[in-house]
Amino acid sequence: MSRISIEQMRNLLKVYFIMGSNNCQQEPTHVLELALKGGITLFQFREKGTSAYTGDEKYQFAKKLQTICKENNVPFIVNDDVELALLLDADGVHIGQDDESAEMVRRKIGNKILGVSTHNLEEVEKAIAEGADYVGIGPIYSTTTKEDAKSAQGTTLIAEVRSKGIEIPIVGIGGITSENASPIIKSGADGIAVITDISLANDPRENASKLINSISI
Ligand SMILES: Cc1ncc(COP(=O)(O)OP(=O)(O)O)c(N)n1
Ligand SMILES: Cc1nc(C(=O)O)sc1CCOP(=O)(O)O
Ligand SMILES: [Mg+2]
Repeated sequence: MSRISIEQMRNLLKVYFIMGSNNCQQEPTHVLELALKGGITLFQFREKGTSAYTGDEKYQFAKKLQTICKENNVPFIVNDDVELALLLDADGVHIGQDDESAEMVRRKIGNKILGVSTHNLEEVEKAIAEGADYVGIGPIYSTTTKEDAKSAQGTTLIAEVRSKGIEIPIVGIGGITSENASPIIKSGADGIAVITDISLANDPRENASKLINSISI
């Protein structure tokens, strides 16, 4: 298996759903199934926070969600936990600036997808040099979902990266809904990453589908 191409990566990032057990009120497997029916293009398993599963329970939970993604041909990315990603033979890993270095993770995961969270141009350039397949830029809008999130930065960094001619696939994240998604794509991102707009929706399928429509500009 070779590294994912830039074009394939751009397509996967369109509507990137991120979820762990703490993000749902309904049964997480049901939420994921509905989100997939609504058309999400990529899924990230992000199991953290109070009462998050650990150890074998985390593995079994991840495995269930991975199986559902496989049945729907949507790649399964693991947040932070490189060892879990390797154990599951997941499709990729997402790491942030406080996690293991991108360079080290790239060495460990070979050609699997590698996503890196970035907050300024230097971090974007470093992530590219160390082998990122895409970067996450956020929070675009304010969010309460991530406890240690920085303040909202809007779309300025996305536009700055594109104005330098940098072609790395970009996904915007933080406080995104179908009502506020379109400026993110207009500024040069390839997609949007969301947690609560799908995970806590009355109808996750409908919200996923609205998100898809909102970026078809
Ligand atoms: C697509 C995407 N972008 C950003 C993040 C945040 O990663 P990080 O800063 O490492 O924070 P945690 O998610 O680990 O709390 C992400 N997970 N996905
Ligand atoms: C996981 C995460 N990372 C962020 C970043 O800025 O890097 S913001 C965020 C939370 C996104 O959740 P919601 O869609 O519910 O706002
Ligand atoms: Mg992280």
